[in-house]
Amino acid sequence: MKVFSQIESMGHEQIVFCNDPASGLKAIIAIHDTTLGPALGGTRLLPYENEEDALLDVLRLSRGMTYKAACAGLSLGGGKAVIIADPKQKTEQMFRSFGRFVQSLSGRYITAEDMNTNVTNMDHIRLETKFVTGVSAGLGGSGDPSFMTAKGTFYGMQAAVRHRLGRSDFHGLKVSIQGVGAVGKHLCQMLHDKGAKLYISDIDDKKLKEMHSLYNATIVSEKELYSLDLDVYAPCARGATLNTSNIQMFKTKVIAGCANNQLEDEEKHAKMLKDLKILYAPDFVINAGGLINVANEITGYQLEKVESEVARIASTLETIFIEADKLGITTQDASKRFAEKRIKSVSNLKSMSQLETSAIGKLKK
Ligand SMILES: NC(=O)C1=CN([C@@H]2O[C@H](COP(=O)(O)OP(=O)(O)OC[C@H]3O[C@@H](n4cnc5c(N)ncnc54)[C@H](O)[C@@H]3O)[C@@H](O)[C@H]2O)C=CC1
Ligand SMILES: O=C(O)CCC(=O)C(=O)O
Repeated sequence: MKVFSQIESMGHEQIVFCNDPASGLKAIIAIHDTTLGPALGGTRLLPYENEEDALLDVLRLSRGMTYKAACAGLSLGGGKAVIIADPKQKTEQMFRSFGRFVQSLSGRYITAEDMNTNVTNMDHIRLETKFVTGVSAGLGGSGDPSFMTAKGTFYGMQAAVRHRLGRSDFHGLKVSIQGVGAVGKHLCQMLHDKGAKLYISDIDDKKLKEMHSLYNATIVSEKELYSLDLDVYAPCARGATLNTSNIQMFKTKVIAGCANNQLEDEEKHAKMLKDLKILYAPDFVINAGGLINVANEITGYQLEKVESEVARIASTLETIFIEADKLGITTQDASKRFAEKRIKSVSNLKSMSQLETSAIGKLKK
């Protein structure tokens, strides 16, 4: 059976197909690895062209979450969910139905926001299950994690610029951003405040105009975005945008953005970037700010603690860049090794009772 061979080759523990004709819900929850703790990852809602695309997306995203939590030092595993729907047609009923499926997993999977899902949607899920984060402050949550994702991405970009360009400031640096949505817009502000010159692309003209008027960002086409002679490129939209057809076009020295699964083919495209001497900040390391934010919601949210954990993304990346240089491997490989080392060291403890020490124990109280 194709699904089993696919999940076996990627190392997943469990896939749940959710179908509820009454609400129109069609969703897939993927739990990749729970060695470090319950699987936490957001729910993405997209009108996928077909079920295979949705499955592949959730499999890749959930595996990324395992690495993300491990690199960020969190006691969490990797999971993610996708809802197959038109964003214009999402309803309370659909999210409440999804919440019931999440509840049926008894805390093995905890959800949050991702593309096209927001705090209101999480609040609807919360009506059916405790295993949801990124809910509104009124319900005891920390709200939208996008700002912290942008902050972590900014710190990570700073580390990459220091490592590759030998600079510790952004003044006059030319940075292009693909996608000025929930995360991208905050990143624009942070970079503009530090004196960077922005070049932006999006499929939403309204968002582009807003960034242009707020931060004097230059609007460019997708093709220009890849080929302009700039310092940094930040992919902040959908995945797989670094691929064979565009990598050769890049003149930037650094690629550092928040999008999940940026490399279409992890090994091949990481190697192409390395050969071109483009420093790539692996997505699951640099974009962990949102995960750190929602993970702290489970254990008792303290802004200061979140800020310091998010700031640590820069030093983690520095360690990874140095290790990659030392071993002559790609930064993608170096960060996977970093994550796998931690997962392996904890896997021997798996037989001990984790319930009281892990996040799931706290949520059950
Ligand atoms: N929101 C968060 O806290 C986190 C987000 N991410 C990832 O970051 C990426 C962006 O997330 P959000 O900002 O939350 O999503 P969003 O949906 O708010 O923003 C994405 C933006 O990209 C634009 N876009 C879509 N296709 C495009 C294309 N082909 N070219 C240019 N622009 C395009 C959209 O119009 C939108 O403005 C996603 O890959 C997401 O999985 C990762 C970690 C946390
Ligand atoms: O930021 C979030 O909403 C939770 C974490 C997540 O799903 C992600 O990092 O992709």
